[in-house]
Amino acid sequence: MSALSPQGRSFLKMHGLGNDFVVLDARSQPLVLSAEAVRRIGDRRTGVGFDQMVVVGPTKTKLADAFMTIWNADGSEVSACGNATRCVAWMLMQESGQPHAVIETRAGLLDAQTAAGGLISVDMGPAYLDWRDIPLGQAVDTNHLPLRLEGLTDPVGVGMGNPHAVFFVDDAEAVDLSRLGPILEHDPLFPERCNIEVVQPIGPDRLRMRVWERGAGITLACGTGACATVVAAARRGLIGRSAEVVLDGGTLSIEWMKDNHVLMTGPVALSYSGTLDGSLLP
Ligand SMILES: N[C@@H](CCC[C@H](N)C(=O)O)C(=O)O
Repeated sequence: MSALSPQGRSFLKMHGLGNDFVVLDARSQPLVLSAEAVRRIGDRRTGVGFDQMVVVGPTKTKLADAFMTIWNADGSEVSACGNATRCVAWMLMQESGQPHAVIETRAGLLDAQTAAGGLISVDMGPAYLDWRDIPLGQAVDTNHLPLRLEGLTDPVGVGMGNPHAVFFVDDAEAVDLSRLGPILEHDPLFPERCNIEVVQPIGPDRLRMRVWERGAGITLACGTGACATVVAAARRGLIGRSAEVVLDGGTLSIEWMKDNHVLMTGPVALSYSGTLDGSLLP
């Protein structure tokens, strides 16, 4: 007899460069999740633990293979997650046996395909290039955002379906991100909060990036953050239109294409599968 309470659900634990996810499949069995249930499953001691949780459901437009709903560990629902998109794309490709997949999100349709070396490439859609594209809490001079905190000044705002503030620094390792990240995330300027990247150019096409993610804190990698970083660095004239972005968990290849879409290429990994007890879900 199983010790699991009824209504348990199977899940995959996956990650992209250490940015980790619980992936649930709701394509044939619908699943309605509360923010509280997301936080419960995300507890690294009493749940499973993740940076983001993803529910794969049926496509709403019939233009994609599946719809992906994304939550941060704090229970907030978000529109975009680059690393999770690669993971879900891989899962769909494993099922279909095809080298491509289309994933629908709140931010739009994302095309994914296999790349050399077992990597997955995703067209993350267009970059929004102006602070005016990111919901701000007060009128600002968009060239000179009034954010100035211990050496972190003059960020570039980039929307990748989610908001990013990219700060260029001389030494990314020296930034006290665990202290400054939450202050910047919750700055009144950002009514929807913000993902915070600190970025140090380390070569003509190489950037070191650390991230404080909205709703998740410091993570080992952020795919949309890496996309935003390359767009921001190109706009500042620090690089061309493509670069390797070196994150705590490894490296992503990013290209800001001529049509303003951003192509992200990187690895995915399946850690394990399991069954969530029903008591975690309501
Ligand atoms: N880890 C992600 C981004 C997840 C969402 C983000 N924290 C937000 O709140 O917008 C990625 O790989 O892009």
